[in-house]
Amino acid sequence: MQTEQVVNHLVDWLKDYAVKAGVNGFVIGISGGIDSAVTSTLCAKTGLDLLCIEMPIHQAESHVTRAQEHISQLKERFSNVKDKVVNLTPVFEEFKTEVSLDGKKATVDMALANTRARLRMTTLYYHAGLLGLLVAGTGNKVEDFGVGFYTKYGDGGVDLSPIADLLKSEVYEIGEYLKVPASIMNAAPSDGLFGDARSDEDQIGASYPELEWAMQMKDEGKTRTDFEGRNREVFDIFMRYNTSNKHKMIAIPICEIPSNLK
Ligand SMILES: NC(=O)c1ccc[n+]([C@@H]2O[C@H](COP(=O)([O-])OP(=O)(O)OC[C@H]3O[C@@H](n4cnc5c(N)ncnc54)[C@H](O)[C@@H]3O)[C@@H](O)[C@H]2O)c1
Ligand SMILES: Nc1ncnc2c1ncn2[C@@H]1O[C@H](COP(=O)(O)O)[C@@H](O)[C@H]1O
Ligand SMILES: O=P(O)(O)OP(=O)(O)O
Repeated sequence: MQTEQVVNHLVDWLKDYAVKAGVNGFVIGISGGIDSAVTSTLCAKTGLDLLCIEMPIHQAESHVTRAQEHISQLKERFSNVKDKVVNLTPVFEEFKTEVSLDGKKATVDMALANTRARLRMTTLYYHAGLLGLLVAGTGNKVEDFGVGFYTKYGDGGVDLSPIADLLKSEVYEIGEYLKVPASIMNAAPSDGLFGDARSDEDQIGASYPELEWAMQMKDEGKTRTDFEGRNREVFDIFMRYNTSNKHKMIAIPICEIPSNLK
């Protein structure tokens, strides 16, 4: 990858879009992970306003520390960066008192995990509306178009998606170039939605390099019978997620009314 040129292209694309949209800049959630670190640095490099928001919900200490470290160094490097902490833990706890928590524990936990992501989306759009900003998305190509590993209308609910055409390994390459803190470069990717230390790999059963490989194999028209052992296992995992989350990758279905009925 021609990293410097790709970075310039991304920054120009962000700036051009925001200027044409007539907004002041961007708002983004900072988690302490690589995707939000890279995306926020790209937004900062546009010179437009950038509001970085930390939104803890029973957050692991290590995530909070990394997010703070990232925001501090970004503010030192770019005068257009501001930050805010919105503690969503009490909001989340209050929400839980108003809805039914009956059901299989794993199902309830998953619905609540996705609720965390949607509370963050609501917070980002509040600030976007208040300050004339666009919500910058942090999904990469493997998450968004490979396994669909994001919350629909949660972290998937954004205005523009600068790194969605980049594989996770390419996001790391850009992170290195943009001088993202080592603590973030070395952290295991995690959605941090369950209040424990589980990583994306723990949840999915395959690592991002493995998923990237499977995505490339699918694009080359390969099928499971082309592989055996761990490769077949990974390919099956990828295809399972890709198929069941297809609804997140395409436009929502609309029921068309036949013209003879109108
Ligand atoms: N970047 C990350 O690492 C990240 C961020 C957030 C969430 N996650 C993970 O992503 C996963 C999200 O869970 P999820 O996908 O079950 O929840 P989701 O809410 O994103 O998607 C499920 C919802 O989609 C709708 N739906 C399901 N099938 C559909 C279909 N065929 N057509 C139209 N709509 C349909 C339903 O409303 C369903 O509740 C979790 O495992 C979570 O941990 C990862
Ligand atoms: N604790 C958080 N504070 C702010 N923004 C967050 C937080 N956790 C997640 N986010 C945002 O959501 C996306 C996706 O998160 P994953 O950690 O990959 O699930 C992340 O890039 C942040 O923008
Ligand atoms: O979206 P982020 O920034 O939380 O990155 P990761 O998913 O790699 O933790």
